[in-house]
Amino acid sequence: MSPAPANLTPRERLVVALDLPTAKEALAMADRLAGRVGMLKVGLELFCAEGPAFVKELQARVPVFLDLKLHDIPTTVRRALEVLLQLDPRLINVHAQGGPAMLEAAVEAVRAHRAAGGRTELLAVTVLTSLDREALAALGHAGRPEDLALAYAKLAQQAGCGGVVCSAWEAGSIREACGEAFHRLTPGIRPAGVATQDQARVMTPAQALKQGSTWLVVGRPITHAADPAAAAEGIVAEMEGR
Ligand SMILES: O=c1ccn([C@@H]2O[C@H](COP(=O)(O)O)[C@@H](O)[C@H]2O)c(=O)[nH]1
Repeated sequence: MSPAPANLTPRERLVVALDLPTAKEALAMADRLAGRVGMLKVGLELFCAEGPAFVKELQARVPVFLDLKLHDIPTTVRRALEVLLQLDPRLINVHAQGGPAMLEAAVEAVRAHRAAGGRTELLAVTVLTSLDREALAALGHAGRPEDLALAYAKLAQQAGCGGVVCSAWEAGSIREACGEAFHRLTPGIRPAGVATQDQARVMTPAQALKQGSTWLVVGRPITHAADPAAAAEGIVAEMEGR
């Protein structure tokens, strides 16, 4: 049984995005990171390439966040979740943009899974960390990404989700509005001086922790590093204030 998120150590809060093309490369990376990180994230690239069997194999080594960001009509999302929940990942997610009925359908599926002994928690994606104010304006959303993220977080909480995916810039206001127990999982983490790439709303590991992130997602700064284990250790050290 993993500890309650409020009691996690900095290392347990580190989630590494395994955005790699094959199971072979992903398992090799998992071996290099063994014991150094709290969770591994399987996203679209790896899941499309390797499917459910790979998730099962990975989960035998470390807890998995299945980051598929489901977004469809309520029935489709509920039925897809019922299939994916057979893998019993530690975390799974849907898009808050799917709206209240879709979120409620997702919650229903996860509640049934947990009632049957499953451990999965459901997160809702608020505003992708790759979007800035200008990109949101192009999508027809006037205003600040943080206000939209907070609105989606409140919707997700009302529907019964366990937390949200947001940028660390919004973690503090979401914690204040939704409470400590409502998780904030934050991608868009970049150690100082590291390229932001396609991320727009970024924060350093130390700042993100201070802002109230429950879990920090880091991908390329670790997986593309010459020494991924050392890069992960550097991030943990920064979170620990060493
Ligand atoms: O808003 C979001 C939601 C998910 N992600 C995912 O997190 C990782 C970030 O990888 P980096 O290499 O550290 O940029 C990636 O798998 C995304 O799909 C996100 O970035 N933002």
